[in-house]
Amino acid sequence: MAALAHVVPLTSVDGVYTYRVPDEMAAEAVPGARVLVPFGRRQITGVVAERVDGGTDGLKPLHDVLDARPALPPDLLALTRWVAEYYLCAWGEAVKAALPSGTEVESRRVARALAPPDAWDEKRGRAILRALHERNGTGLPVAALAEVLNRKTVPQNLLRRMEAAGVLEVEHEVQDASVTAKTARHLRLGDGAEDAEVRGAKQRALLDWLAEAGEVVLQAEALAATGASSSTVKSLETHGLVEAFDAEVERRADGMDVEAVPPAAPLDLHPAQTAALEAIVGAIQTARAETFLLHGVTGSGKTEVYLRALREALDRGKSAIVLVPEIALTPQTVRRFRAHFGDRVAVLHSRMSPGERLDAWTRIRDGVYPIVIGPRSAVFAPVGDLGLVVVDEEHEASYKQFDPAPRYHARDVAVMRAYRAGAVCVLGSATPSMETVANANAEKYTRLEMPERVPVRGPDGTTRQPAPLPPVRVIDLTRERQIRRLKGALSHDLREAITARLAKGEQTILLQNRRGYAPVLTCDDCGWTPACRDCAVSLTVHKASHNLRCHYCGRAERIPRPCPSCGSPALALLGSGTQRVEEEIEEVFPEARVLRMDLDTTSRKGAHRKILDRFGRGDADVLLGTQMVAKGLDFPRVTLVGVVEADTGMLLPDFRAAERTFQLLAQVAGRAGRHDLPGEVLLQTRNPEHPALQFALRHDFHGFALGELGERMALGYPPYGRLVGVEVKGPHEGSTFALADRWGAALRTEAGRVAGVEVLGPVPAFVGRVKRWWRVHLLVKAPRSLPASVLASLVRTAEGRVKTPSGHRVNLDVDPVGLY
Ligand SMILES: Nc1ncnc2c1ncn2[C@@H]1O[C@H](COP(=O)(O)OP(=O)(O)OP(=O)(O)O)[C@@H](O)[C@H]1O
Ligand SMILES: [Zn+2]
Repeated sequence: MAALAHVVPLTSVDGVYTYRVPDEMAAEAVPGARVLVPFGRRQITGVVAERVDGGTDGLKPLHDVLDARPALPPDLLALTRWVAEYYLCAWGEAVKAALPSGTEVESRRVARALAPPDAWDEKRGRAILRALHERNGTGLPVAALAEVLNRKTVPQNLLRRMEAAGVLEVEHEVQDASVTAKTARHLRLGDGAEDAEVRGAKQRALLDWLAEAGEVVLQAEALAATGASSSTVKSLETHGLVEAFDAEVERRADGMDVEAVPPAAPLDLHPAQTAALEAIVGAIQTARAETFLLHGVTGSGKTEVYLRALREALDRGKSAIVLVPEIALTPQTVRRFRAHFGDRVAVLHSRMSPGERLDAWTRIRDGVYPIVIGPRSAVFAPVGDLGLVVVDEEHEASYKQFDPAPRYHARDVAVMRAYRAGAVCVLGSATPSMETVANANAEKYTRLEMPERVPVRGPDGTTRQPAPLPPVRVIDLTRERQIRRLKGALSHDLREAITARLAKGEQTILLQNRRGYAPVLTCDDCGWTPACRDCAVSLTVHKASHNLRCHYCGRAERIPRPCPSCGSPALALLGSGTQRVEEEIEEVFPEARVLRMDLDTTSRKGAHRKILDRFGRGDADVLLGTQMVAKGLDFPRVTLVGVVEADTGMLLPDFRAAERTFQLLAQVAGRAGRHDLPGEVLLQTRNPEHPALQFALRHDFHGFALGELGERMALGYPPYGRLVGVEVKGPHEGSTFALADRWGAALRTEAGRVAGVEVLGPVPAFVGRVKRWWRVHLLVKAPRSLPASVLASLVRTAEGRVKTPSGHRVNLDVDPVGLY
């Protein structure tokens, strides 16, 4: 009998593999520790799942233990296993999601010369030896040798012969990403003369972006934001327009954006807050794993309740996790938590470098920060002795991960994590998801309601009364166009309302949930419209960067003129994106100071914060943007909210379209009149009768939910049904559909054995081609009463019967959210 370890490899290969534990590693190779193991011809990172005793016959030894203290505490290791089983992915994929990116150790084969170049009498071998000599000491990764020889593949045979002859050696070398991630390519504007040399739309986009950034930026970030490639950088570099250089990645001491925030004292709670807090505290005190739905209208003071509950948990020596949608990680939110808990709060966000993330993660694990606030992935933060998990804006779709697997829903993982830890979970929202409402209706979750806004000073200045929810007016755009001959995007009434705010020095938030200048460019004569070469969507006109862009893959192209199809000069722009609305506001209100907030103005680190800071200081009159402006903002001087087009998204073929529309409208409406100044909301729409809009207009969540839940029940959709999405992707239309058909057949065979399970599809995805991948969908639908595990094993069985041809991919998505 010897010591053995069951190891979860950190790959998409499912399963647990057993290795021998050498004596010198016995003390450290405990469950949760990262280890280096031989895996096929590679050496990869894994995590020890379990230690057992047994025979060592044919077992390979662990190569190394990478942690003196286990990377994953036992509770998280167990949680990842649940995630893998529920979300139908490999355990290793779930473990990877729980570890900070960059903790993975890769090994690669590196070659070193042992003899001079002329020791080999054939051309290719000599070239290899020469290249190795240039890099002596460090050696050269074998993969890079292909490039040396200008070939597609590495000549493995030649290498073996050279190794056998003793002129070179090839060794496995371990690379720790957490160490190597420290330097990276940076860019800044060069001082070459502009414009003349700039040809492509991508070059221009990159230059514009760098000009706006006005500082040194990570190349990767700049390329991701503009769709430019490293060859774009190279050609700009030759013209002296851009400088590229390697530099150390800025890494703050504690991985966080520390800013001194003056401490705040707790407020006197109003009665509804007190009642909610007492229920939550009661559960924390008795360490009762209870899940609460904190349903409070916008501005009802939910955050104040979270703060007090967190304090209770901390006072009992417990730690806590607060999940917020990425978009809500605004300086405002973070400051409120910092004001109460100072440097006991760790803030995680997606813009952290791998090094920063690793630092923060290590310190959280070491117990430095008892409170962690962050987006989706923070649900896996390695805090010990968990007492409370808060999920703010629990209805947000961004809690669901799309790619890569695990396609988990952070809210549901949060509920599960809290439950397993005996901790309290609070799901807060003004517009809870139908899933959560159904769970509250079924009394699985305890419902806490705060139906009124926080009291403010009344007109006499002394008595306090709840600030009313703002009155909402609907403007029928179809009528406006007919009767008032409306040309632009802003109706007469909306213009008047903005004028009134400008006169009073009050602020306006405008929502237009579509970025770019115009969504459609079309030829008036032949009807031609530009489409992406790689995706089945049309290209959006971007005026700021003078190009057409694909919002799916980022491809940028020059705006054609004349029409490439018929030569007519009559190219028209249809519809408005944020850029076009901005232009209209600037035309109509030349004196107004406008800030635009969308993906294009916030792609830089810190940009989002800067915009909101300026608006908060009163340096702007109008904040215009996509859904980013709809959520979580609390500015006392905002008295007008205008929705330019309430219809975007309303009519999408998705069973959640109405729910999403209602949520967006109710949330954005909730930004107006939150304090002493009364607010007003104007919704412009072409579908004034749509129920989502009608209920939002009356601030009637319960009315909306009642109708919506009725429909879901009738159709067997969530929350009354279970769904598993199967996305089949491939390089050719025919082969992709053929694979989807085989999946359909396998799923139907399995579904035939279980009552109530239905298989829908295959059908082309809503966007049938993205980045050259054809996409076909199937949907497995089952009644809620069927246990999730039964549905999971049904899909797994079908999966085992269909072979995925090379170059194709199949993604399983449990509880899918939205169209993709
Ligand atoms: N008890 C209280 N006394 C005075 N002011 C309060 C109290 N509770 C909250 N506030 C203030 O009222 C405003 C709204 O509260 P908060 O932002 O917590 O609401 P919310 O429910 O989280 O809002 P939303 O869901 O719209 O984002 C904030 O400015 C907050 O500081
Ligand atoms: Zn595209």
